[in-house]
Amino acid sequence: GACCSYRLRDALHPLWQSPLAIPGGTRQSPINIQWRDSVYDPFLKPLKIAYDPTTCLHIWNNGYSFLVEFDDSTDRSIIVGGPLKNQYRLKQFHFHWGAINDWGSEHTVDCKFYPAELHLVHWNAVEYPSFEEAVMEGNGLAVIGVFLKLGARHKGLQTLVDALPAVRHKDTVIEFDDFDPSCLIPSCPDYWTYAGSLTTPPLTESVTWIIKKKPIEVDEDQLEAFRTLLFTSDGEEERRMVDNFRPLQPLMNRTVRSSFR
Ligand SMILES: Cc1ccnc(S(N)(=O)=O)n1
Ligand SMILES: [Zn+2]
Repeated sequence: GACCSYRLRDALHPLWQSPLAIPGGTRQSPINIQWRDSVYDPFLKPLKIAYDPTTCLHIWNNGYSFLVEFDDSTDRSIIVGGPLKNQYRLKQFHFHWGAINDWGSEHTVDCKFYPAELHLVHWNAVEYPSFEEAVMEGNGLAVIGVFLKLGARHKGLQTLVDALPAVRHKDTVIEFDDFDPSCLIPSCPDYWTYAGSLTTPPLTESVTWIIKKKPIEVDEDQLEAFRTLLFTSDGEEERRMVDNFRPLQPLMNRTVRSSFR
């Protein structure tokens, strides 16, 4: 494969006790995005993002990552356009990161890892009655991926970082409101898009991935704050929450499209 072994690593990977191969897994994520193999699609529209900060509910540590969840009972925080035929509702966002800055992202670009990757998870509330049902459908979910690179301090991210000590252990939660996650999305409109899957269980092949070409910059202290979280619950032997990314999966019969030349 382009830059690493595939399923064997996945099956043996401590974090994803997934079956050796996902039954009929033909569109698994993450993947390496080989820039020169991506195909410019002039029919791709700009992605429209309209989030209402008052839909923000809480932050919690679910034992895989920390996630910020939103009230998705109405269409107040949505995305539309891009490769999408419908509008999709924001459900939550979370991150994946490494123990050190040399790796941590789930997707790679020309086999380059970033130190972390943000996922904003949305579901197709036009066609499906709930997130749980949308998770099972090929066009059920749309996830925006944003790469994080080491650089200047990110003011919007700092609000999140300041709340992390309160969710250090698995299954801890704190109220978190009035946060607009669009401050975490680069203003550059360029993205890649491909048909893929969730990268943590249930690994269902229901995701239209929209990967932003431009990373956001965060500083060392902010990345280190992610690494102070724990996979373990209070009272258990501490295991630092790091390297919570899935190994790369084979592209198989897929084309990655770009919204830019
Ligand atoms: C909501 C959810 C579940 C599992 N995996 C993901 S991910 N990492 O593909 O965004 N999201
Ligand atoms: Zn994710």
